[in-house]
Amino acid sequence: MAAASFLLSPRVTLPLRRGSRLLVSCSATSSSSSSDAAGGVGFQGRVGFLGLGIMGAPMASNLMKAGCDITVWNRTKSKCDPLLSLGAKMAPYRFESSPARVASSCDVTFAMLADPESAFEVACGANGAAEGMAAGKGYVDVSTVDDATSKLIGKRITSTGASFLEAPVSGSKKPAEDGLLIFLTAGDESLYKRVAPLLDVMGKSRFYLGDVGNGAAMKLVVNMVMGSMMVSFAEGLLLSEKVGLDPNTVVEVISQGAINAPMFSLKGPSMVKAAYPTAFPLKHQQKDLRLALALAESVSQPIPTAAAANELYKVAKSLGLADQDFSAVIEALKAEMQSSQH
Ligand SMILES: NC(=O)C1=CN([C@@H]2O[C@H](COP(=O)(O)OP(=O)(O)OC[C@H]3O[C@@H](n4cnc5c(N)ncnc54)[C@H](OP(=O)(O)O)[C@@H]3O)[C@@H](O)[C@H]2O)C=CC1
Ligand SMILES: O=CCCC(=O)O
Repeated sequence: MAAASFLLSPRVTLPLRRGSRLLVSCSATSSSSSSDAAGGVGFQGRVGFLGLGIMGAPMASNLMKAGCDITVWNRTKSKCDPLLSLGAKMAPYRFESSPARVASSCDVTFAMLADPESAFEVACGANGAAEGMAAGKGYVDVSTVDDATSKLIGKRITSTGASFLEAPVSGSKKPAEDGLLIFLTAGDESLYKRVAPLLDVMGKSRFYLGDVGNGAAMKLVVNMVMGSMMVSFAEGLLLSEKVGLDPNTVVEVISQGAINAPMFSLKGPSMVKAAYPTAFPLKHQQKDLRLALALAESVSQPIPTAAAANELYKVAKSLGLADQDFSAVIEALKAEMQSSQH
């Protein structure tokens, strides 16, 4: 893993305000931005979108609203309906749709799938996107997967002559709806530049991190920190209650100090009420911790806090909380508290 290269040469755009971006740091790559390109959002061609879950649906919808020509596919067909009513297409009209058919009818295809298994299946399986790829086309995988899976997908896609970019995102349901995601890209740099106008519709900033695998690794590091932070926060809320403090006041105190994080202010009040409306499913947070642990193992790096947090998310899954928001991990702590009292 070429850690030094991505530490030294991030290519980052930060928002001045929506639709206006400042290039703060350039690598040796071109500094052209979306506004240089002609037409609409600055991308000409047909865009495919595979995977219309919590994240994929608003991302594709923002591309539609920006005037892009979008063709969608989702395993559960009914999830295409809201996009179709906005004017998206299913490809091709006479046949059963598939990732391969979307890819063959589009210039660039995005994929936002649940996990490494589904990302691989949709890209490389039977009727997968790779079957519809060819020279001149691009595949952008925005799912959160491990670096090995991303490299396998990249290898299969590029074997067709097409280009590959991994581009997992930081930011959850609301940033996806608001077009404020952070893209962690790596892979083919020309494809990165080509799709930059599309990334700018869906996001507020983008990092180009070099070789395939670096984007996946960056995403796993960030989500490893986030998963542990959430467990620590949950412990604090429960401990405060146990010693007679108001956990709402804990949320307020934290929000004013150095450990303030939007996540705490956003999720804290509902956690106190034991409500976990799903933005980031708990099963995906546990998947990311599992993948981060494997990443750490591959370089013999101890991550004991993340390992302990992972155990708690596993308990939460076994309690039936997999599809709740990941903040529901607090329920696993409550369950452990109860069982230790008996
Ligand atoms: N939610 C969040 O806050 C964030 C999520 N992520 C990451 O983005 C990715 C998507 O997350 P999110 O949208 O929340 O997840 P969802 O669970 O809402 O959506 C998952 C998508 O993957 C599809 N899928 C799952 N298994 C298969 C399969 N075997 N074959 C084909 N398609 C499959 C689902 O199809 P179907 O509808 O048929 O089930 C659905 O379109 C994950 O990797 C997640 O870790 C990244 C940043 C934030
Ligand atoms: O992968 C999910 C990330 C959620 C977030 O960044 O808020």
